[in-house]
This record gives sequence, C-alpha cells and structure tokens, in this order.
Amino acid sequence: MEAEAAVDYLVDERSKAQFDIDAMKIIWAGGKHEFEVSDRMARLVASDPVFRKDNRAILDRKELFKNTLRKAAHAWKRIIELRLSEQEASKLRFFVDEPAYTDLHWGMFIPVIKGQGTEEQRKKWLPMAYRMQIIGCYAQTELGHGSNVQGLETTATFDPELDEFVIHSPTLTSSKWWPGGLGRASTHAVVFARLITDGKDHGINGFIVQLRSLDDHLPLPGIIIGDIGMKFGNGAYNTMDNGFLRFDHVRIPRDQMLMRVKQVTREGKVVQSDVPWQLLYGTMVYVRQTIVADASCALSRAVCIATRYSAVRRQFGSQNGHETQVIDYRTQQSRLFPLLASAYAFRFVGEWLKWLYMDVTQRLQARDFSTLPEAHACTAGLKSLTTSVTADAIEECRKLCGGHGYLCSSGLPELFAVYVPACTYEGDNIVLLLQVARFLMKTVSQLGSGERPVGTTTYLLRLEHLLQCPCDVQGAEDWLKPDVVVQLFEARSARMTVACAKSLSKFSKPEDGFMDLSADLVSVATAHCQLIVVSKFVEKLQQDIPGEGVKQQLEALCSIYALSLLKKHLGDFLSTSCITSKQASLANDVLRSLYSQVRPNAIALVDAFNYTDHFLGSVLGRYDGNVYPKLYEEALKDPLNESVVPDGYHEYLQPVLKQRLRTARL
Ligand SMILES: CCCCCCCCCCCCCCCCCCCCC/C=C/C(=O)SCCNC(=O)CCNC(=O)[C@H](O)C(C)(C)COP(=O)(O)OP(=O)(O)OC[C@H]1O[C@@H](n2cnc3c(N)ncnc32)[C@H](O)[C@@H]1OP(=O)(O)O
Ligand SMILES: Cc1cc2nc3c(=O)[nH]c(=O)nc-3n(C[C@H](O)[C@H](O)[C@H](O)COP(=O)(O)OP(=O)(O)OC[C@H]3O[C@@H](n4cnc5c(N)ncnc54)[C@H](O)[C@@H]3O)c2cc1C
Repeated sequence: MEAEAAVDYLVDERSKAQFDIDAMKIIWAGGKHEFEVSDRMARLVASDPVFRKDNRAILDRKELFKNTLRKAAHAWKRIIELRLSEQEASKLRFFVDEPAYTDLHWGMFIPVIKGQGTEEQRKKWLPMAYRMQIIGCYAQTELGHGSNVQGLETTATFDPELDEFVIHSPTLTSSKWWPGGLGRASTHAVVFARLITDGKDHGINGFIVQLRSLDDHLPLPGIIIGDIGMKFGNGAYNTMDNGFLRFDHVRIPRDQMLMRVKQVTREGKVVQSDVPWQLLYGTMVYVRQTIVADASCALSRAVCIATRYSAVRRQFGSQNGHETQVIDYRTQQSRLFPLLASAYAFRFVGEWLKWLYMDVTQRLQARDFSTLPEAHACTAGLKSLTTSVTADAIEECRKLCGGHGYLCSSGLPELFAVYVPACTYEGDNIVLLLQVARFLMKTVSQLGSGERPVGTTTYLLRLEHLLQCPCDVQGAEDWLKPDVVVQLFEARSARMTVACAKSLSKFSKPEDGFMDLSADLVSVATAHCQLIVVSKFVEKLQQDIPGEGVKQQLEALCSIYALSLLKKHLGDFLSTSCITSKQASLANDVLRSLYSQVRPNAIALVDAFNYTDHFLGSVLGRYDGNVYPKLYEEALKDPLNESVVPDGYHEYLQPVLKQRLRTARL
C-alpha cells in the first residue's frame, strides 16, 4: 500500500511543474542533437546485460577487474559494430559508468601524443592507438613526486652512440606510482622523465615507452610493473588498475621522445622550439577541462537521488493525513536546492570552459600563445572549485537521505568513493588554486604597466570603481538583478585580490610571501572562480532560452546559486565592506522565497537530467519513487541472506551461545 502511494506521489509531484521539461532537457544536454545522442546511448547501455553494475560492491578485486575488462571489450565491440562517432562512443562510456583503463588510453595517452608529438610521431602512433592495437597510459606521477612535476626523478639519458634514450628509475621514490591503466592493461606509456644529454639536465619531457609484449602481454626486459593495490570503497575506483612501474636501464629509440616542445638531434643537441615550454603541461589542461564538465554530471546525479527521495520520504507532522514530505522542511530545502542550483551552474560553466579550451587550441595552432595563461588559470581553478564542491555535495546528499543514504543500494557511497579522488588527481585542488592566485597576483601587479587583463580578469580594469562601489541593494527585489549580483562578486574578488597583493608586497622575497599568505591566496582564488561561475550562469541567461517557464526556473536557480554562496562566504563580503548586514539579511529573505519558488518544480528539474534508473543505480532515486519495496528486494539479494543460518554459525556463533547458556545456568 505504502509503495503504491510513493509511486503516485512522484506522478503528482511531476504534475506540479511550471515549465516545459522537454525544453529543459535540451538545455541541460547542450542542444537537440546532444540530447538525442545522450538519450540513445543511455538506453543502449541500460538494455545490455553485459553493462549490469548492481553487483560491483560484492565482487572481489580480481572478479571486479576482469568484469571491467569484459565491459570494455564489449563496449569497444559495440562501438565498432554500430560505427559510433567519437561523441556517441564517449557518451556510451559515460553511461557504462565504470572507470577503466580505456579512460586513460583515450583521455590522456592519445591527447598527449596529439599535443606533444611531432607530425611524424602522430602519424606513426595515433592510428595504432585509435584502433586499440596498442593500449597506452599517462605515467607522470612518482612515489615521491606528484604535485611537483619539475621534481620528477626518472631519467631519460641520451646515448649518442646507439641513438637511443636509456630510461631509468634511480631511486625507490622515482618509481612511477598511480597511473591508471598501467597496473595490468597498458602495453605502452607516455613516461615523463628528466631529459639528460651530455651530462646536462634539460628538465622534464614525455617519452613513448613500450611496457609489455604485444604477443603475450609479459613485461619487456628491464620493466618491473604491477598494481598499487586496493583503493577507497568497494567497487568504486577499484575497477581501475592504477599501477607502479620501475625501469632498469630500458632503451628506446630517439624518435620516441615527444618532440613538439623540445627536440634532441642525432648528435645529442637539445633544441627548444618556439612553442611555450608549458605545452608540456597541456594534456593536464585538456583533462582538467573535461573534469569540470564531469562535475555537473556527478553532482546532478547525487542531487537527483536526494531530491526524489526527499519527495518520497515522510517524517513527523501532518500533510493531508500523512506525515510531512521531508522536502518540505526549510532546512532540507536550504541544503538541497543550492546543490541543485550548483549542478546547473557547473553545467553551464563547463560548457563555456569547453569553448575556451577549443579557442585556445585553435589559437595555439595559429601560433597565438597569448591566452594560454588564462586558459591554465581557468581550467585549474574551475577544476578545483567544481570537484571540491561536488565531493562535499555527494556526502551532503547522502546525509539528506538519512540512514538509507548509507546503504550501497542508495548509489551514494559508491558515487562518493569514485568521485573524491577528482579533488586530487589532475592536480591537487589546493595546489591548483595557488596557481590561480599566482596568475591573479601577476595580473594585478601588471595593471600599472599598461598590460591589459584579458577574459575572466577584465573586471580588474575597473579596479578603482570596484574597490569603493557600494552594493546597489535597497530592497529585497534588488537581489534578483543579475548586474547587481555580478558586480558584487567582482567587488569581493577585486578587494580580496588587492588586499593580498598589498600584503605580499611587504615581503622582500615574493616566495616567502607566497608561503606565508598561502591560505589567504587560496581564498582569493576561490572568490575569483566563484565569480566566473556566477557570471557564466548570468551570461547563459542572456541567450535565447526556448520553452515555457524554462528561463524563469533557470533565473531562480542562478539567484539561489549566487545568494547561497553569499550566505556561505558572508565573512568575505562583510569584511571587505561589499555589503551591509541589513543587505545580508535581505538576501536571506530572498533565498527563502526562491526555495518556495523552486519547491514545486524540484522533481521536474532533476527529471530534466534525463538519467535512466540503470545509470543512477539508486533505489532511493528511482524514477517511479517506488523506494520501499525495492529497498526490501535489494536487502534480500545480499549474499548474507542466501542462507537462513549464516556460514560460520557452527564454528563461531554456536560455541559462544552454548557458553552463554552454561554461564547463565551457573
Ligand atoms: C568500460 C567502458 C569502455 C569504453 C570504451 C571506449 C570509450 C571511448 C571514450 C573515451 C572517453 C574518455 C574519457 C576521458 C576522461 C579522462 C579521465 C581522466 C582520469 C584522471 C586520471 C588522473 C590522471 C592524473 O592525475 S595525471 C597527473 C596529474 N598531475 C598533476 O596535475 C600535477 C600538478 N602539478 C603541476 O601541474 C605543476 O607542477 C604546477 C603547475 C603545480 C607547478 O609547475 P612548475 O613548472 O613547477 O611551476 P610554476 O612556477 O608554478 O609554473 C611556471 C609557469 O608555468 C605556468 N603553468 C603551469 N602550469 C601550466 C599549464 N598547465 N599550462 C600553461 N601554463 C602553466 C605557471 O602559471 C607559471 O607561469 P608564470 O607565472 O607566467 O611563470
Ligand atoms: C585515483 C587517482 C588516479 C590517478 N591517475 C594518475 C595517472 O593516470 N597518471 C599520473 O601520472 N598520476 C595519476 N594520479 C596521481 C595524481 O595526479 C597525484 O596524486 C596528484 O597530482 C597529487 O599529487 P600528490 O599525490 O603528490 O600529492 P601531494 O602533493 O603530496 O599532496 C599532499 C598534500 O600536500 C599539499 N601540498 C602539496 N604541495 C603544496 C604546496 N605547494 N602548497 C601547499 N600545499 C601543498 C596538498 O594540498 C595535499 O594536502 C592519480 C591519483 C589518483 C588518486
């Protein structure tokens, strides 16, 4: 009976929506074509039994990994059979929803050869990689060195006699450690190592190294290789074979050094090309950009589960003869709706960042390197901001689902375990924010010298105004004006940046200042990145947004995103005198009324993500809201319930119970 009521309840919730949900689905997907591809690939995966994933938490590591190999092979077969485009294949991978060696092959190995190889090298290696005749990974991080790329120890010493490089791991700490796909699957790697010629160290460069035989997959001579072991959570990222790798004087031909940035001639002379050396870090810029797009997916998924369940779950009170839906509690709304708003905000900033990345790539091809520093700062900062928020948000969604959120069948524990390393890989989030702060400090310091800030830092041109402008909010409704909000975020960021720059200038050595003020610098970088997200959301709303009521919903979400940030970082806004406490209190009133506006649309706003039940993998987030019978069904499937009396009863339970009986008789 109760289950039936839950099913009806979500139908009822859906009928409350005040906007055109199909139009919103297209906005979320990024266009009609994108929606069609995504929808088709989601259904394809959901209907294929090989892509089943509900058993991941109970498979042991070996079974889990073998199952991932099977899925990857099957995915590849389907991609070939159905002649899927790159866009379709990557959507298919997304819905398969399982980290695999293929991610590193397609996501890093191929891009690093494309970005850092010469024309000749691309011609030689890419066709084999595209056909998956070789499988590659990205071997940069070492046991003793991750964040500090310039500190890597692996050496690539040129031997002019044989025209070869000798790749070697001189110490334990120089062992490659972490690369995904390395542990078991890869046949090749792009290895980052110190380039040594004629006894001189020329810094870091990438080298293509074959690791395993293409006949029997055995490691080649001089190569010691394996998996680094189990990681956080059951299932989760353990489908990936993160590996270790040591080299004992392994020889490779000279032409396997990636030579777009630096070349080594036959005589052993190092020639620096005219592209900036930072292109050696280019693959990380590419992946950071994809991670930002992915953040909105992970966040929207958690929010979808928590929102649907919050509409099904009832506790206390009385609503038409039932207990109150927990989604109607203001506290639940004030925790959930900012996350819903963040999911949309990250979706739009991810779209913009993709554009920025394409733009910088085209410019680089035309030898215009001017926007590279800004692209680095934006990708680093937004990767850091969106992954930190998303990781925290997944945990918050678990708590929003109460006790049932802690069950694996809620889908949230695994989502969290898979997602949290995003705060560390592709650059630790704090290290990346310090890069943004460095960029901001440099931008401010150059203002006097006539250097014009570009792109996302253009607001610093209005520094004088931003340092003293009062906030234009007189009444509550002013908080809904996008230009008022954007200017406020600009003023906060500008004031914090200038304050930090002033503090820095008091140090005789800038490095000492950066060390001492690093916590403040991180706050400055965060403020700047939040400004970018808010302004990209506002810019999105200035575009043509078709569909009845769609724009109004997005406007409400945009205001919730900005005002909930204001509430969270009130200390920043008040201490920089950007707003008064009266204005802060008005913002809080507006937030409450925005939550009321979103409440009837909440289920439809998460339906717009168009996630299948297969992809969500959550009993709590089921589309039909039929939570309780399914929770019961899932519990019965647990291996512990396979027998009525547990294994081990006779050895370990019965003796204890018998002993208790004897003690009781005494
Ligand atoms: C089962 C299904 C099967 C399906 C089959 C088929 C499917 C097909 C579809 C495929 C889908 C693909 C999916 C793809 C997803 C990809 C998944 C990825 C998973 C992630 C795995 C993780 C990988 C990694 O972690 S790799 C290692 C990453 N490591 C780091 O990030 C290290 C971080 N450290 C650094 O970047 C540097 O050390 C840094 C920047 C911190 C410091 O650098 P520095 O040189 O020592 O010092 P600095 O003085 O600060 O900088 C000098 C100068 O350079 C500028 N700079 C720095 N970085 C950059 C940059 N990147 N670009 C441009 N400029 C940069 C910096 O600003 C300074 O400038 P100036 O101030 O002007 O001097
Ligand atoms: C799941 C996963 C997959 C990965 N895949 C790959 C891969 O495919 N290929 C690859 O090469 N690598 C990979 N990595 C490695 C990853 O890139 C590194 O772990 C990451 O760059 C962080 O470096 P670290 O581990 O050295 O952290 P550390 O730098 O040792 O960080 C430790 C702590 O020190 C702090 N810290 C460090 N430097 C500073 C500083 N300058 N100022 C202030 N605080 C600082 C950090 O904030 C952090 O709190 C992977 C890692 C994980 C977890």
